[in-house]
Amino acid sequence: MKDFINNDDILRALATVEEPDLKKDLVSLGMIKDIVLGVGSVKFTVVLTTPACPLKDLIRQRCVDAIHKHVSPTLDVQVEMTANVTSARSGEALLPNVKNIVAISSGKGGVGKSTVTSNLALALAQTGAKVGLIDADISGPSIPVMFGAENAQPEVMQIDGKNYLVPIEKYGVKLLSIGFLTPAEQAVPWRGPMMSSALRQFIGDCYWGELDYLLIDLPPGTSDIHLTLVQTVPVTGAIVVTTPQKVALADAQKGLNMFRQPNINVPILGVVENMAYFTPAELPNNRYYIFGQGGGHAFAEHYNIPYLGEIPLVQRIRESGDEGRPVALDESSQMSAAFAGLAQQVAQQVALRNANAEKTKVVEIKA
Ligand SMILES: Nc1ncnc2c1ncn2[C@@H]1O[C@H](COP(=O)(O)OP(=O)(O)OP(=O)(O)O)[C@@H](O)[C@H]1O
Repeated sequence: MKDFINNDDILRALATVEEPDLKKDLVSLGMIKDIVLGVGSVKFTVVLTTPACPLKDLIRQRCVDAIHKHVSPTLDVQVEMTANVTSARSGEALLPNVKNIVAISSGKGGVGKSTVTSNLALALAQTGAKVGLIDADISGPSIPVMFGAENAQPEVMQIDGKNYLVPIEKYGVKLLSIGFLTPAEQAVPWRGPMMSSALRQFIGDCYWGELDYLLIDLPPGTSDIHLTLVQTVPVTGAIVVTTPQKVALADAQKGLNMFRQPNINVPILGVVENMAYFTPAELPNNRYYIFGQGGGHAFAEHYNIPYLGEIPLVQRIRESGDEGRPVALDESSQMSAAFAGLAQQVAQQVALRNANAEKTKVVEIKA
């Protein structure tokens, strides 16, 4: 052991610790900050790529072990963990302060896409991330009800003489939905171009401020809205929500193929299996695979995409959506844990995608 320890000794030790996902060492990834040496102690900060990092505790322990091994076994090591969500965007005119735009899609209607999106948004926000959610299901918006914000009315704000809509903020998530702008009882017949123009306004004429993740709840299937989204902003990645049964998976495949078309080319962050099994409230350990078992895993494997997690079919999930207080807000339930796990997986895939894949470009489709 050296008599005198300096910052370089600490950095050399930490350079032996690999970020398990990114497969590079913490020092060359620029993740180590603010080293403070004291008498018999060292303090430093590890800046993670997301506050939802599932490997937080593992990384912390490896840092402590590395310093004990390479610097001194008796040094008191204090590791502070913070996060700075990464982005593959820069210098774009639209949504310049939004780090990641994540599209949530489903092949079939009614598979629980909006339920998953709402709970995912809340679970990400609970980790400390700044989260926004656009309800792009213009002809069937369900986000206002799920967030208990049916009567909310976005305000208008002027910046440099231009009017911007200000998203509603509920449970720590910024929200925008056509449901805030048209009365629920008013049936609006939307034509494709009107829906596309509404989505463009939600993106371009709204004041979103700084966000780590902006989730876009797309309509089911493939539509004009999907094309408008990818033609308006570069999408970080897409998530596909499906149920395990064959018909849902067949439709999910179509959605996947749309994002994978060479001229669209949006990275797929993974698949979420909703209603993976039924669990009755009185028998919480029982699982009934009423829509079949293993479909989501097989789908992920076949298309070589990450399996982000499974959400059970539970009455409480439906009730909490109808009550306007999604289940992710419940304290320590099996369901809120499922969504917290999903948020970790999504954040991890976004970080991996930003580290490894090229920037997504705005799609130009020639008529
Ligand atoms: N895991 C679940 N457990 C219980 N109920 C669920 C679950 N997921 C979704 N639901 C319920 O199923 C119904 C449909 O869900 P949701 O509206 O989220 O689906 P969707 O795929 O967004 O629908 P759409 O195709 O209309 O956009 C809702 O009543 C919702 O509460």
